[in-house]
Amino acid sequence: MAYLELKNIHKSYTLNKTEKFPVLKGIDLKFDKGEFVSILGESGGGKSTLMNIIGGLDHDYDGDVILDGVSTRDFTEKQMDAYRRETIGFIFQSFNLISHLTVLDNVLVSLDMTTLTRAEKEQRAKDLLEQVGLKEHIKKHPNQLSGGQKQRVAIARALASDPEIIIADEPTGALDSKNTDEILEIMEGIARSGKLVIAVTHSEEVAHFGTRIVHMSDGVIDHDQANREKYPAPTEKSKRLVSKKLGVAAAYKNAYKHTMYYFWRNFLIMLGTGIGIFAVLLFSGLGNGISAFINQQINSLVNPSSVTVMKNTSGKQMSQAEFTSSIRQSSANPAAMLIKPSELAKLKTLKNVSAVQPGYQFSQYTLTLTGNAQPITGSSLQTWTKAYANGTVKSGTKPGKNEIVIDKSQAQSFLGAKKYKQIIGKTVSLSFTWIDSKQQPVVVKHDLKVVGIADGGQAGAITATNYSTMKAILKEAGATTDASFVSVNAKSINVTKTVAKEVNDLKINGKYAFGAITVGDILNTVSSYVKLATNVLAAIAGISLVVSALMIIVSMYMSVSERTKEIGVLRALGEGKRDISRLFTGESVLIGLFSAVLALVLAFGIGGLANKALYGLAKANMVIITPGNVGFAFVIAIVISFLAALLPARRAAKLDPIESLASE
Ligand SMILES: Nc1ncnc2c1ncn2[C@@H]1O[C@H](COP(=O)(O)OP(=O)(O)OP(=O)(O)O)[C@@H](O)[C@H]1O
Repeated sequence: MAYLELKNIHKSYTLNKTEKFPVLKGIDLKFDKGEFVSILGESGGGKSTLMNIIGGLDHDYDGDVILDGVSTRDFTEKQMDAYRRETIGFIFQSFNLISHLTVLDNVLVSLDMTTLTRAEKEQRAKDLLEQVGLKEHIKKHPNQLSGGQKQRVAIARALASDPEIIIADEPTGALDSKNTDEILEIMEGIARSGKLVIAVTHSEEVAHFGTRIVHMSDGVIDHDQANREKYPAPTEKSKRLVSKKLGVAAAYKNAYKHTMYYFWRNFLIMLGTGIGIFAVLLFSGLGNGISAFINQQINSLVNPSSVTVMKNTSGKQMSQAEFTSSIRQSSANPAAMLIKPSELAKLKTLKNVSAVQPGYQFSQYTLTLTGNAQPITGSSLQTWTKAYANGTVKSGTKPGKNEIVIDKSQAQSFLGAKKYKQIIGKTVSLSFTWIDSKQQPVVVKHDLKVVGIADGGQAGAITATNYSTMKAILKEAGATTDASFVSVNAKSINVTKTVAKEVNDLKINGKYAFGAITVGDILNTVSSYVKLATNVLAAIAGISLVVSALMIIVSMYMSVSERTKEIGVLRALGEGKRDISRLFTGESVLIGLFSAVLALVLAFGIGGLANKALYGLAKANMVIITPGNVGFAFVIAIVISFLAALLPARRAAKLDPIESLASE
């Protein structure tokens, strides 16, 4: 039984979709191990077509190729990959080395598809390169070699996976006579070692070097003659290498090598993508920074364990948002917001409450400094409660009987930016309009001594008297003395939320009587606005990521075109479609990862500089990049780069190996 048998092979190319152009018209050939067969024939006679069929690159033919008694006719695509990987070694006229890989790595590409260990692969590659006389050149790239040297690398690569058949398509076509002789001798050595060598040639001289000459004409074999005895096939089965599919790690490693070889070209894409991710990171970091700053500001003004209680004017259970909006609308009807002493008493019965302090709040008032013609108006006059954090009063003391604390901004309006502290000890006249028990308007007016200056900053001016003073003033003016809000203190910060819930759930005469506002609620509202604003900015910055994705798509498509030949070579060596696809997705994901690193370096660098520059203004870091942001940068980079590579990678995987090899 012959080792390799071609049975009645017919092959036609289809032109213009309908017209058939027959090239092989019934080829029957038998080959044995130890033969060095030269195939001769006129140009265009179908020699390369036949070699592609034997080599497993072309499966679209009639007839059968039988290997060691096994028909390959019904092999699946994966079986054909394995056939090329295990059985066939290719040598091409134009060498087809992979230019971005070193000589050693070119040979290792084939060995990556074997079960050898890393060290064994390297050793085998070095041994093969030594056999073909290239020991000194293993670190060079193909463009640093002569033609003869290139063909030796190609031979070492073809032998690497220890295939039984070596197919050479005009292996000496591009070489001078000296190199031709040397390469032919190497090939003869391969046949002598018991392998089957089939070489296409135009040269009679080359043809006579082999053990047998087959001549093709007009799609059939018209001559088949032995030159000399074939070499004996090895009697005992030599230990063969075990081949396997290219692993994911090996595919990504190859992608890494290509990325690094063309690093500076890829760097531009990395920079573009990196800047996009950086912009998103910066805005997110800014959002974090501003939220943290506002948190800190509000917490320094408001006691976190205090709950502000106001009247629930609807009597129904309300969500926090509904309640907040009902308060906003309450200025139209202040009487509805008043809390009677009997209602106040109910709040005192709640379980986790340590203190209940009624308070007043007026939305319009005027302050006049004695001897100063210009009065000022304010929008929030309150009574002092435990809700104010310690340290709210920046200069002076908290308000006592007939005393008032005013805001720094107001003091500055009266006395100017420099001398504003001199307001302490001076008397101001406070006046506003309130209602009496019959809901008729009443003008309330009283002189008070300024004892402290508070600083509400961005959160709004703080102006406050104490509760009993305000109650007395109201009484004196004939206005109602019912509280307009109540400050309830939780027994500890941990139960603040529970207290708020108890307040919200409290029913008087079957109606929900109160609504609670905690610092947490205020912070949530403010933070949600800040988050919204920064997320919108981050999303706008995110648009640039779409541009980055397009950039990656374009560059990957270009890369596929540039590497078409390499794709053909890899397929000939036995790589499958998926391995080819990974070459491109792997490279793109690497670009993405580098971009994320670049973005983080930029974000921490520029964010750090911005923090330094702005620290003087706010005494807080304005850009805070969290571990979550860092994770986000990597995830988004990987997702974008992977998705962007899908189409180009698909196209690369679908390329026809024969056409790819034929590409220039
Ligand atoms: N993909 C293709 N589509 C259509 N025709 C093709 C295709 N590939 C090859 N042919 C034609 O098939 C014929 C045989 O081509 P092939 O390359 O096998 O010849 P060859 O004997 O190797 O030629 P040469 O010695 O010049 O390399 C040629 O006429 C060629 O034009």
